[in-house]
Amino acid sequence: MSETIGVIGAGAWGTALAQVAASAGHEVRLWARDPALVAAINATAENAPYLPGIPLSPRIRATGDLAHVAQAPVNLVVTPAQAMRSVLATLPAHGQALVLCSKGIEAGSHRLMSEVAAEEHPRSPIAVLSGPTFAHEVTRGLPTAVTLACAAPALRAQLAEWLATPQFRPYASADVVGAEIGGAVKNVLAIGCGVVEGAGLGQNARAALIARGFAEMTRFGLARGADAVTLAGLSGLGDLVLTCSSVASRNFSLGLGLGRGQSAAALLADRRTVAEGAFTAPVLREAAAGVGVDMPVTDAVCRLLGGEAVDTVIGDLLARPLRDEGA
Ligand SMILES: NC(=O)C1=CN([C@@H]2O[C@H](COP(=O)(O)OP(=O)(O)OC[C@H]3O[C@@H](n4cnc5c(N)ncnc54)[C@H](O)[C@@H]3O)[C@@H](O)[C@H]2O)C=CC1
Ligand SMILES: O=C(CO)COP(=O)(O)O
Repeated sequence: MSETIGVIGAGAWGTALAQVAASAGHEVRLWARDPALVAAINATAENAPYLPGIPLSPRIRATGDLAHVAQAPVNLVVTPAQAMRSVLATLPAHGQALVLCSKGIEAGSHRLMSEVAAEEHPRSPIAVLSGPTFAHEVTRGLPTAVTLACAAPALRAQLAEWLATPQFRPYASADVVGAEIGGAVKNVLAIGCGVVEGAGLGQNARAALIARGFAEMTRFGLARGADAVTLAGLSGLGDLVLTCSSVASRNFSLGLGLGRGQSAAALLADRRTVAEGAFTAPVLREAAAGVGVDMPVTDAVCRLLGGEAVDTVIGDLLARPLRDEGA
């Protein structure tokens, strides 16, 4: 059945999801905060700054008017995580379903995106869409599977059906918190894997970092109420493996630069698109300390982002007291 779907945030991922929704037969209202980008998308059917060379569906109309997008029964929210609250605060509320697609944890409050959304839109049902999904592959129609998490069984089935296409396969889940934590934590770990690559530390080290990183993702997730099955699924382990394996990842490529000796400030100043892990890392370190969870890889990534030398940080990681693998 054809619906109107609102997409809030016209970066790479918001635009890719708009294309998925259009391919599934829906009319899409795509909100961008930059009026020049709105005009360019509508004039050229392309989002050249974020997804160059991808012809967008005629079912997608860009708009700068959040009220227009809010009228849709479903709004996909795809801003950078740290902008989520301010954008939701200005989004007119009428109980529309909010599908959160950003990966991060709010600085200061340590709130997950679903907690931010519940505070700003208490009448809206909340869902989370997350998983191993490079935007440029999704827009090329390559096969992709995601976790679509929502506490309400009827709504999660409905959303999965609305967003499914022959190439885009949502798996429904009741575990909103688990789906969010996987996506937020894997971005931090991907920076670490990029450092390993950039510093030439080898494939053994990368595999060890993925496995030990997954162990700390699981510890933190369980402490925040996630289900271990979700963490081992598409939005956790699946996305961790993708993001830790490819220079197409902005987080991995940030780490690559750090591993080669460049500074975080220079690397971040140089890019237009968001590397969420750089923002999430210090927030995650604080949040983990708050629930008494040990996250040595996250701590190492924070130190590297803060400018400490790779040799020192990796040396300290390896010199920690030996421990049981399951501890
Ligand atoms: N690019 C990808 O392949 C994927 C990205 N994500 C997540 O989706 C979220 C968005 O990422 P992308 O679209 O890739 O980022 P992007 O860097 O391509 O675009 C970000 C967009 O947000 C806008 N923006 C920045 N600050 C804003 C603010 N304060 N208020 C409103 N809009 C603002 C920018 O103008 C831009 O249009 C992130 O949390 C990311 O982790 C999730 C899955 C895949
Ligand atoms: O979340 C993503 C893939 O699932 C995109 O990863 P990057 O933000 O590291 O590019």
